[in-house]
Amino acid sequence: MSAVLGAISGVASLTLITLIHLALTRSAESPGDQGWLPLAFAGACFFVLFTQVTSNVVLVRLSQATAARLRYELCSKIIVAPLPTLESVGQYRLLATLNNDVGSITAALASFPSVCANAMVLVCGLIYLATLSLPLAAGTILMAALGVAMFLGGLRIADKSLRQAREDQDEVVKQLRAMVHGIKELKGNTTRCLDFVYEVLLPADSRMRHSLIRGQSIQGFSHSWGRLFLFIGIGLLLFVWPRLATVSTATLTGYTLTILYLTYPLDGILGWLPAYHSASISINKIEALGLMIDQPERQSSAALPNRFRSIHLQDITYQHQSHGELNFELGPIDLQLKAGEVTFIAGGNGSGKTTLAKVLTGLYLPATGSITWDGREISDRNRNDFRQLFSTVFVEGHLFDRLLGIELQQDRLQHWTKLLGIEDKVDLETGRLHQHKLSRGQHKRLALLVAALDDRPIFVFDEWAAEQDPGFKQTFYHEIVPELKRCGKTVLAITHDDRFFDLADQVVKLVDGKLLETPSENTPANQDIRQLSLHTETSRRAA
Ligand SMILES: Nc1ncnc2c1ncn2[C@@H]1O[C@H](COP(=O)(O)OP(=O)(O)OP(=O)(O)O)[C@@H](O)[C@H]1O
Repeated sequence: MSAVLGAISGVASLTLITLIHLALTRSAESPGDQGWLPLAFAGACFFVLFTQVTSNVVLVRLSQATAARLRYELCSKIIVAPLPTLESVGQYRLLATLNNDVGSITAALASFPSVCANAMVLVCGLIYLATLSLPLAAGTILMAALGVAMFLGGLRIADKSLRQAREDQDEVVKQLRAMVHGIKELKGNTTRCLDFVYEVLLPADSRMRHSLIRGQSIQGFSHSWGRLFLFIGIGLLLFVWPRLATVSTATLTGYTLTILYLTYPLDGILGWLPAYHSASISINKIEALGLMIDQPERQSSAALPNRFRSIHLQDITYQHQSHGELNFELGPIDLQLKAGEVTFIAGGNGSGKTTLAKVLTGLYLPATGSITWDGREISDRNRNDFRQLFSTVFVEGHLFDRLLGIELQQDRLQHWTKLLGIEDKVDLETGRLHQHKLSRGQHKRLALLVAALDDRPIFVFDEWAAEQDPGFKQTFYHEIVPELKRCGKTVLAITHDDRFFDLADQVVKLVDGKLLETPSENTPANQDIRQLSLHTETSRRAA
């Protein structure tokens, strides 16, 4: 509709020019007698305005709807894609595509009506030329076609550089994100900051700049070269045609002026082609990303599982790959979680605790082995349902600024904000979380509040207490964990706080991805760990 309206507005513009021409002729022949021309002129003006405005409004709606749909489709794919796939694609690529690629498609669409109007003016102008002289019109079309072909050839040559520039842009976005996230580290160390700017950021930016300069220079050159063909046509018309045939000065002038006039719409169309070209690069990029992350997982049924008896991990292994190479292997792991029990996972840095928690919560798919939930094996069919069993607080967890998917219960909200000492960080009426200027410890307390209000059967805490002050550590281990246990919740906590190990029903230790021991409640190994931690706690207090 927008294209048709744009084309109609092109015809209406030509009508305006014809009316102006008529008015000038008539005023020369019979001054003061314009007849119906003023009325027709006003009507044509209104028609041009109407078609242009309508065409633009239709197109703005279309381009914005297209951008919104692209963003929505990408977001949906991202949400249902497996976590390891998203981790390997990288946040910076996702953001570059969501921001820049969708933007360049919208920009190309936005100037489409003027392209249609220009195309219509061009067609009408060529028809008019044909009425003056058919062979000349054919010659003009030939020259214009040659010009456009030159331009398209140039675009093809520029294509490689422009695609490379788009790839380089991913790296620039990655480094800009690194700069924003690492601003504290850069401010505090001038050498590091200079190194980052001159060795990392500027080289990445300069690679993108050079690819862009190369691509856009070729585009600019081919644009000018393509345009030149029209002037070559005019030159032939002025200097060669009069030698070959007798031609009146009036026809020659009319012809030349029309061709000159047509260079503007032709320019408009040629000028739009680079935008179209970069939109097509963006479409490829979106498709490539879509393909990379297009492994949708089955989504959950609406009902949340509110109970479970046990979860059993049997011979579970998981592998972290990096650039096709094995980075880390977890397992084989055998572990059982029982309803209402508290399990602590201990182990050195990089021993695989978080990886195990992600496998256990269904975020990572095990490479081998099986997870059973009350006797049912977890598969693609029920994995998303299984995930709904967990309230999690991971180390790198994100806090949304409001309570999402949680029905606000004032008494529970007040109870937990008081227990966590964050009454001033939550709007008790709306449940909005005040995230400004939160300390790391407060950030984690808010995350725990969200998990507690989520109220799933199993709570997973990844080194939650690590950033809490000693007093609040005690609150966590002696009040929060026992309260959750009293409410029948299962708690799985990754922790280095061995002095609290005696509070757990089960302590498992990971070393290089392997379970050192998987003791049940009363096994000697578990008692040893408890005695060890009791001893540590007694010595600490005595000291
Ligand atoms: N997304 C990933 N891609 C590749 N390797 C990873 C990824 N995540 C973790 N690893 C690697 O897996 C190993 C285990 O990491 P994990 O985070 O599970 O350890 P952790 O025991 O929780 O450590 P910490 O106590 O330091 O938090 C590490 O060597 C880490 O480099």
